[in-house]
Amino acid sequence: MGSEILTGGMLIAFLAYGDFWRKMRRAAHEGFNVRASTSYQPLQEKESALLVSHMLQDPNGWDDHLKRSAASTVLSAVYGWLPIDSSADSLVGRINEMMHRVVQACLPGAFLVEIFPSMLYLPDWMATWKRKGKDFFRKDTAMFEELLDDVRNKMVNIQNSGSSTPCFAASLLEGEKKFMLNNQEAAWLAGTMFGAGAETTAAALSVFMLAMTLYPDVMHCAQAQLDAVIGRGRLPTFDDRPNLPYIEAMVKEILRWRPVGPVGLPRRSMQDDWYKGYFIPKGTIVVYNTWAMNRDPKYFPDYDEFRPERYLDSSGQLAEAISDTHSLGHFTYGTGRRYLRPAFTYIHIKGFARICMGKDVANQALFIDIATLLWAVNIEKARDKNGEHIIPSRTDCLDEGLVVRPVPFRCNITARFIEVPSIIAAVTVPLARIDSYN
Ligand code: HEM
Repeated sequence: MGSEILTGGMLIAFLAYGDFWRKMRRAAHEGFNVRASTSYQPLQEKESALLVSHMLQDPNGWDDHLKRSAASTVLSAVYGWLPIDSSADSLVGRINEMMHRVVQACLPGAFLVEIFPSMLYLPDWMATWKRKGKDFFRKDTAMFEELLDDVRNKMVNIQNSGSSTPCFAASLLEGEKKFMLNNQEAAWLAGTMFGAGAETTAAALSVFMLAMTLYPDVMHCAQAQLDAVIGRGRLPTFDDRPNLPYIEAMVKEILRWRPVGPVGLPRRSMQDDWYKGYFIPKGTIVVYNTWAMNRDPKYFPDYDEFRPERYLDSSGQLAEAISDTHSLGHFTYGTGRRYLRPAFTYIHIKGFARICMGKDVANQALFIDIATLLWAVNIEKARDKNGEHIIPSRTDCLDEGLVVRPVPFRCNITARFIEVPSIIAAVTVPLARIDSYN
């Protein structure tokens, strides 16, 4: 239902290995590989300042600000949009709804067709679920195609005016021949990048807020490094990244400590296999346990503590990551094929696992948002009416389908020094209200 009907075989994460997946992956890689991701850094810097500005104006709405900021950054990277002014933007809502619909459809027991695949061939008039699913696919396709057309029209105007807005959708259109994707495929790929990137990044940032509230010493360590490297006269930038290993370690620890996807995407084995005496017949659905792998005591002693230092060497620099983690030091972006090769007897089970295509742009967003927030504000436990600290739960979480995030909690957010508001105001342009997509 999720892969073939609701998304018409167009959602890259659901595609089986094969030529079509490779075509999609190649096009996505071109726009989001580690080098291409650097072109989104200027907009990520601007968005991080805007995030601080919103946090200072309305500290109680911090969770909404995180959602707006993450959605806005991914929309700009994918479609070249100007910042959106609310996480309730109608387009964001519609794409998120689409993702939730698909995730719900994939839950075991949601649709009988998963148990009886031959139901897929029932004629539409006999299967309401199929008709409705196809209708959603038509509407979502129209939405994504309209977004792509919008970029196409802008590109024509840009050719006339001589200015340019780099974005993933524009690179897809420019590379139409090279990528060999038709209009519908390109439209779905761009739309999926937004769907896969916005809520995941916002959820990881809410884990950061929880960690700062529970671990003030970590926050002070990060702020000491920010003060030493940047001082108090300007905001952090990506040029500071090599000199801020503690912030880099925090990004890793946030993703390891509370993975926003505690289990990975279910995958199907491509051939019979054996693993540690267990027989895995071809076609078995296998789900990798990110939560457990990120808490393997062999690699992560005191795994339940939030301790960025575990990623640093004795001189405070980033230590070499444990092997088989794509230099990440955790499995929250997926395992990739490499990790599972040594674990399985035969590599033909490689159809099993993949890795996130947006990990570099997501790591960049987390880095700059965390650096800018901690440079500018303190995040502390709120107090109740008796002046006692309110301690948020370490474990309560909300399962939102695509992501699992901490339950909403109160915290105090205050500027660290008097000049913060004026420095932020100098770099944040007033929000350009864009027309919402209807
Ligand atoms: C903190 C943020 C993020 C997390 C934790 C995350 C996590 C993941 C995970 C676990 C997968 C599944 C890997 C597998 O198949 O086993 C995945 C796939 C994917 N992610 Fe992300 N992601 C994040 C941000 C992003 C962003 C910002 C984008 C794009 C702009 C993105 C695009 C994708 C795509 C396209 C796939 C499908 C890859 C494929 O099937 O080949 N993700 N991500």
